[in-house]
Amino acid sequence: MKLRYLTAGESHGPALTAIVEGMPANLEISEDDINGHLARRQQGHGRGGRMKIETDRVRFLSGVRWGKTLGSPITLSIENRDWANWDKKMSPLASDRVEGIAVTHPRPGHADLSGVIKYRQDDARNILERSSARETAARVAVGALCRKFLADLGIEVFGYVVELGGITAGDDGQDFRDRFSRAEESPCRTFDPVAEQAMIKRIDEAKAAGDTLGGVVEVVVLGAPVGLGSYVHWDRRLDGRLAQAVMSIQAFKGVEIGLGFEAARLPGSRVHDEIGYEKGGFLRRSNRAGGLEGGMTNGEAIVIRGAMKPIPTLYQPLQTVDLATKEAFAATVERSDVCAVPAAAVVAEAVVAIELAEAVLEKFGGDAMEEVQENLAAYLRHVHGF
Ligand SMILES: Cc1cc2nc3c(=O)[nH]c(=O)nc-3n(C[C@H](O)[C@H](O)[C@H](O)COP(=O)(O)O)c2cc1C
Ligand SMILES: C=C(O[C@@H]1CC(C(=O)O)=C[C@@H](OP(=O)(O)O)[C@H]1O)C(=O)O
Repeated sequence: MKLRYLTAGESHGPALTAIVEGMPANLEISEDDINGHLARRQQGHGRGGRMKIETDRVRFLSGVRWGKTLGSPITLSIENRDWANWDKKMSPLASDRVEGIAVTHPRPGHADLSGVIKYRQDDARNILERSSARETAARVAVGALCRKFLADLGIEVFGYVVELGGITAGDDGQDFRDRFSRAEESPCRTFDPVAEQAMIKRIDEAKAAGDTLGGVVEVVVLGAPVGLGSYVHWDRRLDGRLAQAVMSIQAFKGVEIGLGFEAARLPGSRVHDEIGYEKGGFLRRSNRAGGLEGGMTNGEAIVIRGAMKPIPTLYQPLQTVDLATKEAFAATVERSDVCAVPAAAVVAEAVVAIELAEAVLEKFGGDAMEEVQENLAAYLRHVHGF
């Protein structure tokens, strides 16, 4: 069974759409299961004016009946409320064309310049509408569906902010669930209240200076069984697939699993996780590998981090060049976030959940949830007796 999905939609078009194919029948799901995560993605200190306009809500257009999936493609739709202000400017009709609104001063750090050259456009709006991270609302909707699928199999996924604008959350020694429940209450989606205050201040300072900030998010998966993914071929390695998923989030420039780059600086004796056997099961004395060895889950918590660069649109714009005249100009200022790292933690959860759901279906796939659950239970009996 292959789980696959597509998203479509421009930032100021009428709606975002996602089609998910390969989700088994009989998964209990409601629009509210998804709306909660859409709301989480809209939050966070440092978000711009757009989030005051939108109240993201999903509609199922196919694949769900009376609270359960049918096994057929699931279509998820999220309306763009802002479209009401853009209907002519984003109209598909040639006769609606509005003159004098082209975006011609490409923003350093965004897709604008490479996009206009590649797609032969003279208006960077034709690039920025789709390159916008508005698209992440659709991925969070798909991710919420996958999270529900995983939760029904005893697998949990959550994320939080570990660094923002150079301020690091202190290692509190708390367990992951504890961190998560604190982060859920935090405007910076971090578990460390001291760091949170400093982060808020730094975002406010950046805003006042017309500048922007990035940061680092961490996603944790609990309950994943040993043996998802495989070492037998490069594109089946789950570490690589998770890294690609996280790196594909707009503005993400680095991914680490477990110790990540730190592992390169330490001797093997301080990197690898010793193996033990207790109460009829294998276990690890530490989890520096972040739950992945040989491209497979090893039964420990999966821990993956992603680094987000600062938002490209600056209210004190950087220098650029006009697309037509080639004269020097300040870059276009689109209404923009100052910092979206807390929102990006929710997006990172979603893309990890999607990848995990895919790996689970590859190993335990069935046409109905009951079949997947039976396959997983049989495998877990094998694991526990090994
Ligand atoms: C949740 C989220 C919100 C974002 N908001 C903005 C924004 O308001 N303004 C902006 O210029 N970039 C924003 N970005 C980043 C750009 O979409 C991204 O930098 C751009 O698409 C170029 O891709 P790249 O940075 O991966 O090269 C946001 C990214 C995320 C994940
Ligand atoms: C709309 C969202 O984020 C947007 C991401 C984004 C970008 O360039 O990535 C630019 C801004 O869009 P707008 O031009 O409408 O203000 C953000 O608000 C969202 O997260 O839902």
